Amino acid sequence: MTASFAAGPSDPTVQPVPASVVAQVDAADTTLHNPKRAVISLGANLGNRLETLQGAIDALEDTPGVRIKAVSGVYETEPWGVEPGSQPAYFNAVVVLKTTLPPSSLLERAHAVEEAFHRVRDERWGARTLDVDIVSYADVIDDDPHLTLPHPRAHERAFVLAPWHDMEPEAQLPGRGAVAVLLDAVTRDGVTPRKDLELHLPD
Ligand SMILES: Nc1ncnc2c1ncn2[C@@H]1O[C@H](COP(=O)(O)OP(=O)(O)OP(=O)(O)O)[C@@H](O)[C@H]1O
Ligand SMILES: Nc1nc2c(c(=O)[nH]1)N=C(CO)CN2
Repeated sequence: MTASFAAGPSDPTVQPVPASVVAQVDAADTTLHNPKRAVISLGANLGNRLETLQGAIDALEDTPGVRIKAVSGVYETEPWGVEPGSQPAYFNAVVVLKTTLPPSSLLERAHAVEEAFHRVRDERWGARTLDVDIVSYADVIDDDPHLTLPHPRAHERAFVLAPWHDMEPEAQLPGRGAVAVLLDAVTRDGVTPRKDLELHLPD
């Protein structure tokens, strides 16, 4: 017995796929075959800061659709945006990854990783076990407050620019220019490389 599963082009039971759905599927397919590059900033100033940063890198790598490509050195940094001496020093690092996730899903994953490390959200710029920010995603520029790209304060933060520059001296922050020039402007004050410490790419 031969069964036919293929609907002919004029089969009246087959509904046409709306153009908007075709566009969405095409866009997802393009991303899947063309992973995007994103730069992520990691910070911690409570608990075991180094272990937490490494744990965050490993958790990001464990995300389907995410591959970590490069990890910066570790920097000990003065808390930015708060009264001097009011918080412990941070450890900061930057990672470059390739991802097939759209920006909104990458942000969701960043928040899940923060929560896994017991990040508490109370006051703005409060001390935290872990902060995971999306510094940039491909060349996207978007002022949506839920996910602003590039990160709205990355260009004025030496704790982001110094690790990124030392890992990728030619790096560019979309819409803002060369990271080297931005770093010259903010200076490396309060940002100390911890050459005795190391983060590594996940195994
Ligand atoms: N590029 C981005 N990366 C991460 N979060 C972002 C970004 N753009 C906007 N947000 C939004 O900012 C909100 C607050 O983020 P978060 O609690 O990490 O702020 P913060 O670390 O205290 O301060 P800052 O935003 O200055 O780094 C997030 O819930 C998120 O929706
Ligand atoms: N040094 C330093 N200061 C900060 C940091 C950080 O990661 N490092 N994160 C903040 C909120 O994102 C606020 N201030």
